[in-house]
Amino acid sequence: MDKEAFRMTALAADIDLMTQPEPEPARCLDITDLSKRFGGVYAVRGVTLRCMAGEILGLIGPNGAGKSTLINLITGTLSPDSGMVTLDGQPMTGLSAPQCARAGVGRTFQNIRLFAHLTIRQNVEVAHTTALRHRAAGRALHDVDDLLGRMGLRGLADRMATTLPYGLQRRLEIARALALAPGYLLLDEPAAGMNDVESEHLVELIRQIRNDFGCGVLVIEHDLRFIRRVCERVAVLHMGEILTIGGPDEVLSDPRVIEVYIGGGDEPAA
Ligand SMILES: Nc1ncnc2c1ncn2[C@@H]1O[C@H](COP(=O)(O)OP(=O)(O)OP(=O)(O)O)[C@@H](O)[C@H]1O
Repeated sequence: MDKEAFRMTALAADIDLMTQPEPEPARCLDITDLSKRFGGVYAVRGVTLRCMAGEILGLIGPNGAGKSTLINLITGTLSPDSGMVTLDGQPMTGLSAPQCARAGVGRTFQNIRLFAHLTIRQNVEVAHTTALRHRAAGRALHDVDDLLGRMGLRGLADRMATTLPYGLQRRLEIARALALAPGYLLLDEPAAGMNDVESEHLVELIRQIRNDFGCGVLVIEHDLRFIRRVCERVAVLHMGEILTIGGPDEVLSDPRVIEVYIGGGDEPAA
């Protein structure tokens, strides 16, 4: 890590915990019999999964298992061929990606998608302004400074977003997603590219987000040690279908799970 990146990471480690609105009542994300085919191949097939209110749920599976397709179906980036998604009983299926975000399904991206021509603060302000305009009655919003402080980014707020080291860009994406006061937050490979210290901070941060914002968190991640540390339950996707779901120790020592990882040539379970 270069000197500047180190300085920014050190600044970011000093996470600021400001007192802000009371957490919302936690909300439940239900995925029912969801399927999506590309040509003749099912990327996601008959997936039913209840992401319980306020839980930290991991979604794992070897390369090509269907994880990104599933998250894209949940967030309106892709339309399913069949099945449905609801947030607290409210249908999300058929909504566009911006509509899903405004309705309470927040996300970050596997390949970071920040507004490159905006500062760190402006990246969060864009989402915050949208949230103010479309806010559902009673949904409390955290202000921009609070969100930046929580992510350890307040001292860096006027820098251009893409000048941040990779790990902090991932945190900025989380701040932007939180600005929309999500009922459920989907994190797509949040620890990718992070060193051990950064990913340890991220474990704490995700727990803090769940506690303070009252949202459930669905974490897609290849780093199984990270999944074991942060998740309360883990679902395994294999060839587009749910192979198993349960506590992290139980799932990561399941011979079927080890087999699909070894069979796919990926790392075996941590
Ligand atoms: N736009 C697309 N067009 C055609 N096939 C696709 C498309 N997107 C995904 N697929 C296929 O769907 C399957 C699931 O892919 P997906 O990217 O969802 O898996 P993944 O679990 O996210 O993989 P990775 O861990 O490598 O990101 C794969 O066979 C993939 O090739």
